[in-house]
Amino acid sequence: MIGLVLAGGAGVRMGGNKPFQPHGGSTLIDRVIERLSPQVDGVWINAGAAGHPLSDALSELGLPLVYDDADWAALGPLSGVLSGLLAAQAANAEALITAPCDMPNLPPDMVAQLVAARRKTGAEIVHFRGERDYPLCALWSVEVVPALRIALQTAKSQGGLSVFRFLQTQKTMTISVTDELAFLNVNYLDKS
Ligand SMILES: Nc1nc2c(ncn2[C@@H]2O[C@H](COP(=O)(O)OP(=O)(O)OP(=O)(O)O)[C@@H](O)[C@H]2O)c(=O)[nH]1
Repeated sequence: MIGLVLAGGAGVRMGGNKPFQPHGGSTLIDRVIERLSPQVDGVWINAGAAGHPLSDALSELGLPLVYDDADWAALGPLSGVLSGLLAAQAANAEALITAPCDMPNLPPDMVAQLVAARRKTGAEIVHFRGERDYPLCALWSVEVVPALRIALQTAKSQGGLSVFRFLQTQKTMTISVTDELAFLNVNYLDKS
């Protein structure tokens, strides 16, 4: 199974440099990669569309980069999910794990839980839910590619596609979160 770290957003609330914000003696994205790596066969990074301001810095991580096609770029996190799914499909994978670049404390058994839930229920999308929803800590079957393509195409005129809106149209299942802190995300600069 491949894990895709979603790092293709603008990161406006963090001044555009979200993945490389210092965190726990490291950076946010390094922490996410550290958490995800032992759980998957390989980690890929979604760097948004070619020419994203951070693409050079992201390429220095030494992991395969997945770029968004101009046709579905900058429509929100699902732009990156579609790019990852197409790359996974090209690699003959049946599914893809995603994690956002701003969740440095992901659970060590996140992927195991997602895979077990998919095996048990056959859901095309599995994600976590606790006090909040964590739709990007998820497993996506490549079967959702056609629907996601159409949804992104349709959302172009609206400037973006809401993850929640898309999930409402799909066969999803949620896993209950017991440790909410593991899904803490960092969106603002630490000014302390
Ligand atoms: N490829 C791609 N990824 C995105 C896009 N928007 C957000 N993401 C990624 O999706 C995840 C959640 O993003 P958000 O926190 O909603 O947005 P952000 O760009 O990181 O931050 P803000 O600009 O401050 O909202 C992050 O890992 C982002 O890198 C997009 O338009 N394209």
